[in-house]
Amino acid sequence: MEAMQLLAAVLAVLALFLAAYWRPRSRHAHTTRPVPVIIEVGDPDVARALMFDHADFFSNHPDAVLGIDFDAGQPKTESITSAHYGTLWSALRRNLTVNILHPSRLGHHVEPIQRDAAEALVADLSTRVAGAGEEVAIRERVYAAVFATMARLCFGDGVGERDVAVMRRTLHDFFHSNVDIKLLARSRLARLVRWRQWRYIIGMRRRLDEVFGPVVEARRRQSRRSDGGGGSFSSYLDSLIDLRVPSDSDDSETGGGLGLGARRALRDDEVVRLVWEFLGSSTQAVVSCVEWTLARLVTEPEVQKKLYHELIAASDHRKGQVSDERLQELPYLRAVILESLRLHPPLPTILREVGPEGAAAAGAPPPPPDGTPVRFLFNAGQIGRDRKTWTEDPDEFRPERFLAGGEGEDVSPLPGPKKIKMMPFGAGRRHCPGAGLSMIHVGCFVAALVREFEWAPPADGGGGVDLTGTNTLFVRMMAPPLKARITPRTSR
Ligand code: HEM
Repeated sequence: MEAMQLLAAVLAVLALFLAAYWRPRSRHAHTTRPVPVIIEVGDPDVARALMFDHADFFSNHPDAVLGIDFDAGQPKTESITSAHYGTLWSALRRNLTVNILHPSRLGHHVEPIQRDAAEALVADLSTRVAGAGEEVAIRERVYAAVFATMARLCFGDGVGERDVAVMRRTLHDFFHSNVDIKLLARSRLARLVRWRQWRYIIGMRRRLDEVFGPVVEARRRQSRRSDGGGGSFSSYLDSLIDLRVPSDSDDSETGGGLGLGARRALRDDEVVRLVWEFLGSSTQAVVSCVEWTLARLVTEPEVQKKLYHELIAASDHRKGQVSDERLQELPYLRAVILESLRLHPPLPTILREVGPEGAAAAGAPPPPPDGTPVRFLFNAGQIGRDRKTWTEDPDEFRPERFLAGGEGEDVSPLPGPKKIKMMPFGAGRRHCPGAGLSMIHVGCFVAALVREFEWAPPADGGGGVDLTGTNTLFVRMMAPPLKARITPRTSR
């Protein structure tokens, strides 16, 4: 009898496993592809040649950006990141860069929003530090401040604080979910063994639709306000609703062509995807960069002092604002951010998927003829520390290298076609369109935090900070989040 019960229990467990396995498998059968061949590139000269000289082949991210088909069983949606180089990608990217990220728009609209967020962050920290040397964890607070800024750009004033908080938490849970996505992408067996993780990640698409869908629907229904909350400011969501993209988006062969054929509006599910791509890509990496930068300032008090003096000397009636032109007037702040990005690129690996022709152009052996994808993995972390390029202690945090006369004097956040010395924002046609905004964002928050507080190592860190990193879904973060002791600066 006991044997029968045991057998029944085993069969029940097996049935549960199979149910979990077969359901996703039948909906996602098309997700199983040959395991890609990965070719790593850590040499900046090779990276330059591939990204620029062979740009026609090196212009696509992998088909499934996460390594799995996130849309499985639902209508296919593209984001800027996932779309193939072609007319749809071009229309989506142009909309973002022209309507939201163009320097003229950033100057007028983003500065006041950023200043409000930075002031709120400083006020929040000030209320928490009663005296000198209080220990604070900074990541979540910076995340809330950056998210608030990007949510305003995304929705105008049309979404309340509570909804913004739900969006922030949902995206946070997604990006920091403890899911081994690479393992799940590898095989069905992995998805069977980790079936809970698999269901979580597939369920996430539904959750994102639930959180962002109603906002998009509501805005579509609403007769759009001409004023999104800041003069002539039009939000990213408004721009997506107005956008018309090529009807036939299967245009990967036509490169960045003109796409002069029939046009259509984006569906709601497409807008939802683009909205959460915007909020995700524009916040996680910025938070990572602010945190790494502060960590380095904690461990390098001389650098912090020098930065503080530059900020104080430049303080005037615009003291809360860091614009593009202002960053040029604050060369040390710019150098500190570049040095942080060189050593700790938030996206340390950048992928390109190429066909057999691309592999041949790169001098790689031909892939097997069964459709095995070939991926080039550009190691931005290694490129930023390349010893041929960075001859002066490449592993040391030394912002001076970016000042006049230094070996990084001519380096800008985005490399041009002649030379790559670092590529924290990628390179070539798919480089990050948010590089300019990111420099301003990081500059604004770091400047406010250093101007208002002195930063010192935590009491239990033995005078140091653990600089180990860890990979989240997309971004590399400090593994133990930064904790530091802060003291309000009273001597100004
Ligand atoms: C410190 C902050 C940031 C870092 C380090 C960063 C880094 C990157 C990198 C490495 C890529 C891939 C580039 C390539 O494949 O060559 C990328 C792509 C992208 N980033 Fe950023 N990013 C940051 C902030 C932002 C911001 C503020 C936005 C604003 C919306 C943004 C939007 C995007 C988009 C849409 C893409 C896809 C571009 C395409 O495929 O054409 N990022 N980013």
